[in-house]
Amino acid sequence: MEEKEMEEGGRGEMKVASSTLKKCLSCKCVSYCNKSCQKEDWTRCHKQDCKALKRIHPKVPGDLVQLLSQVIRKQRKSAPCTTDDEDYFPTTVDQLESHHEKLTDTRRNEFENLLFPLKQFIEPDVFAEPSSLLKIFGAANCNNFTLCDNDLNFVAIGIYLRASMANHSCDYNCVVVYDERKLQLRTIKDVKEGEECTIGYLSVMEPAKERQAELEEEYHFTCECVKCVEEINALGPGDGLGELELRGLKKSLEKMQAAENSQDILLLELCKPYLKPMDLSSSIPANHHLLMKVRFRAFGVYMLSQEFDKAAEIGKLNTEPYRFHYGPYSPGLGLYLLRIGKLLLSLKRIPEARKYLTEALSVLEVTHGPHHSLMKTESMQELLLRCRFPEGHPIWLNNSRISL
Ligand SMILES: C[S@@+](CC[C@H](N)C(=O)[O-])C[C@H]1O[C@@H](n2cnc3c(N)ncnc32)[C@H](O)[C@@H]1O
Repeated sequence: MEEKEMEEGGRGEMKVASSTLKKCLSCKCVSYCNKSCQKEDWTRCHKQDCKALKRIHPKVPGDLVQLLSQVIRKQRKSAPCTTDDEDYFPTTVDQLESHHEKLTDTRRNEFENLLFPLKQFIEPDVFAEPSSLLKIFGAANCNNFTLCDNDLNFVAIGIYLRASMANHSCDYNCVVVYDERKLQLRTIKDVKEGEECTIGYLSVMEPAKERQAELEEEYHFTCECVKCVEEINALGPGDGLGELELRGLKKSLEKMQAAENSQDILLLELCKPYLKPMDLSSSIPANHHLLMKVRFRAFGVYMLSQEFDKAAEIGKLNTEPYRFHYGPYSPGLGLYLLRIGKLLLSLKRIPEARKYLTEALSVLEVTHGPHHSLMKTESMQELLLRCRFPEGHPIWLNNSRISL
């Protein structure tokens, strides 16, 4: 597989949402992983955000208000572009697709509700007129990226001008991965010269009709990709869902969501009918996303109640629908295989652990690439070595001997 990548970093407008790390001593609102990260953010945007956060203290503006205010401030400062990329890549957010004239009533209400906090947060001379604000709001809605950490936990929302050019396909050939604040667009399939690079804007495990409805509502287009066409053609009379299976699943999910204590044994009782292998050829793909929600919940319950062997069994089952819907190379699959592999390793189920870790690493080498910080951590280097050599082979890492 030819591997190409596009990196974009340091230029995205971004609002870091939550962190347990060191707080800015002045506003006590924004946290940083280290001093250099804090210093960089100070010149990039926090110098002004900090003043505004102190001014409105104890209120803290939401993610979108902070993101929009950064965009608006930057918009005012941005100089005309002088590079050769000018014709191809947008250089400011107002050049992005915004669909602001087509916003749904819900989105328009959301915009109206943002105006007051936005006005409080932004300096009066910078506050844009409402018409251009609506355009920026529309652009932020259909061009934002959800930044995640190496475990796929939510970190922030951000706008990356170049990556915003990528269109959607449910049968995409590229994925987006983050290395701290840097965004990488990486190919996961062979892409021929001149072929369009596409990404997935949403979870492709959701049924085609639901995906299409969400894409219409949020991005204002009808998805006509092969995956949508094939799935919709495969649906029988009615909506194609197995009614009984679906009713049972939905009921269980509702009860599970209502249960406050996720360790509650009741949850496991509810999950039990769904913890057997899925026959992917005959079970109904349109129900897989519900099944997976139930099973992920069960995995979490077993982990919390320290029933690790049972958690590992469900984890192993869960990798199949991942592959079925996302194909052999997806960041989610790679990270999930890694998690299951590490769990098996801690249970000393060595041959299985090697199998899962080896597959995890081969997926992550494509989705994240060998230069990603995740692949360079000491624990990953150790796993790479362990998988590369036969069982029992002596291995040395940083002057200490390890073996599997
Ligand atoms: C993040 S932008 C992508 C770049 C955009 N095409 C442009 O040239 O600025 C998202 C917008 O692109 C369009 N788009 C993305 N994927 C599409 C697709 N598969 N079919 C039609 N339009 C699509 C929609 O208008 C959507 O709101």
